[in-house]
Amino acid sequence: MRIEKLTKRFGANVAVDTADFHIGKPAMVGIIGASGAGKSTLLRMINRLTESSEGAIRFNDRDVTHLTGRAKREWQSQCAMIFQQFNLVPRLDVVSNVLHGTLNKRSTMATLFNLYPTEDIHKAIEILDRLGIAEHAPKRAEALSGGQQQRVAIARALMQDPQIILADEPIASLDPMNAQIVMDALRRIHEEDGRMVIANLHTLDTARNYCDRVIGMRNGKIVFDGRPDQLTTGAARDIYGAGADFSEGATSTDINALETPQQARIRDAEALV
Ligand SMILES: Nc1ncnc2c1ncn2[C@@H]1O[C@H](COP(=O)(O)OP(=O)(O)OP(=O)(O)O)[C@@H](O)[C@H]1O
Repeated sequence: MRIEKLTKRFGANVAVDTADFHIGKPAMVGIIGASGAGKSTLLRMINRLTESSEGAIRFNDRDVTHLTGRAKREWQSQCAMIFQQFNLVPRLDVVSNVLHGTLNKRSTMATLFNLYPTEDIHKAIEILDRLGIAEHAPKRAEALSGGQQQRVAIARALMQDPQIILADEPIASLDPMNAQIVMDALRRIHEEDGRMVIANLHTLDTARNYCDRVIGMRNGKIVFDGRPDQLTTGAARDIYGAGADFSEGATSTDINALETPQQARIRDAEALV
């Protein structure tokens, strides 16, 4: 994938400013940065949910920046998106939610009457099984925990057999244990299927633990692009625009790494002593 000088303006605000990077082979890439840095806008431009103002998106040497109609829909199913809030139909059962991943390929009549080919139903259950949630297949989506719902959303994405999975803050609404289950699932999908995963992540430790490459954004610009081991505290401080008081704990999903107010007071007191 080649992203060339990709820019998005919302009026005078430049949400993404000449983003430029190349992903040579399927990798697991994390995008980090403070709130408002432009991470979601970048992913949404890649998926064509948001139109870019300038620049280009190329995949396998094909320019997908201005595709329309059917070609655009095909591109959107090649790079399936997963969202922080799962975007499932809450009152619908899990299997039907997963089958919604095939909507692009089905006729309006079939969709209206909820008619799915048996092989699609089997495929949906297989994918749910792979993600460890097949037993929940007949339940309503709203009856599942957040981590389970996010796995249903991943299953829905996999129904499209995408080459790329774009995950926009996939674990931001989850507790640390469920966050780990969902990130493990994304990593496995990358390793076992060879799919590219690009995930916007709020937390540094997740990017370090799961990604082969980390892109750091600040005020719409890419300010870091490297391996997780190059992501030092200093580099992180530049990305988050934080001062000397920058605490990695504040960008961590690890319960133990989160400092309680009492711990902070003890640390301050110790510093004084
Ligand atoms: N539809 C929109 N209309 C106007 N401005 C927008 C729109 N979407 C995003 N922005 C602005 O673009 C900038 C980047 O937002 P974006 O949501 O991409 O950042 P982010 O890094 O994903 O933040 P967060 O982590 O909070 O989701 C922000 O200043 C935001 O206010």
